[in-house]
Amino acid sequence: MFEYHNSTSSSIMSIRQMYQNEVIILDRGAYTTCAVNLYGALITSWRIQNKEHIFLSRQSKLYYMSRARGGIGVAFPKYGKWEFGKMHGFARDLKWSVEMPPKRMENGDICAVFSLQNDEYTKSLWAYKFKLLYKITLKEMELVTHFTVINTCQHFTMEFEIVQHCLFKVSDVAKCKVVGLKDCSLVDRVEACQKAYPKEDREEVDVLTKTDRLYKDTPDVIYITNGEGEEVIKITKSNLPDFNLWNPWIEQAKELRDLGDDEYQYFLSTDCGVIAKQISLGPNCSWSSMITYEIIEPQEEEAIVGHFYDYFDSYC
Ligand SMILES: O=P(O)(O)OC[C@H]1O[C@H](O)[C@H](O)[C@@H](O)[C@@H]1O
Repeated sequence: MFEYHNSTSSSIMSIRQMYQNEVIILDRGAYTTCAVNLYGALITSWRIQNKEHIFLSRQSKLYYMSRARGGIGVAFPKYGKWEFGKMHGFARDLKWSVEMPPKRMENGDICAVFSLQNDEYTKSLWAYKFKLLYKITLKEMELVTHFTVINTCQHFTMEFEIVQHCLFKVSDVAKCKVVGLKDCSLVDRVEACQKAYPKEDREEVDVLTKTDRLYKDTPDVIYITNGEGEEVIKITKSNLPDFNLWNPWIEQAKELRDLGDDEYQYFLSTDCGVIAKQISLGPNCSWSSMITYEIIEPQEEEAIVGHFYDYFDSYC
């Protein structure tokens, strides 16, 4: 699992050294950073000026084959229950390679590329030959991710699903609203056992109970408002039509061993991907997608004006 080496001072590599070897840090300066754990290429942290935007449960274990509760992760080649393997596929269980270590671009952004290829283990679950490239770019207020899937089989078409699931850190999930899903058809996995509804009729979708909803053919821009006076998260995606919204709420949180009982309040899980209809990729062909997460801070001027009216009202 890990490479141990002998040294004069210590016969084994310390946990700290091991951890450092598995985590790649993109550091843009000004305390704007992104940490990627090579196990699952899981983004465990995204900080802008030292403010964390990604939820990671305090119960998470970040080692080989141990799935973390939180972060921004990859589900491939299957999302959800899988007859051939574990839920959400194998990509989040395996150690990814560093294709390009973090590099500063001319505009100051930091970019790194990770990859995953078929091996004996993946072939035991899924027969195809593939290469998955995952490019992560850290900007001043944005995190941009690109997937490229290459079918390296000479003769066979492969079918797959791919999803980026992201657990945003929020101060209170009950105050969050998701905007942009109105009129999208959906499957509600909580109510009435996967009941399909014709369409979402709300402009603003809230999360006030256990939520597990798959929205199909969603627009490329979706907003999450993170409570009054707090930042807005803007998600811009391309080639990823489906959007899943999940929060386990009180009862399911108690059942999840890798989540503290009270932690459900502090995240909102948004998954962007191709779920409803599988991607069919011919031999030697490639497919790609992109997601940009942008944090929009509340406008300073609005805050000042808001305070002014509070002050004004109290005197009228
Ligand atoms: O527990 P996990 O395998 O990480 O899955 C966590 C959740 O992922 C998605 O959001 C699914 O829609 C949920 O049904 C599932 O419970």
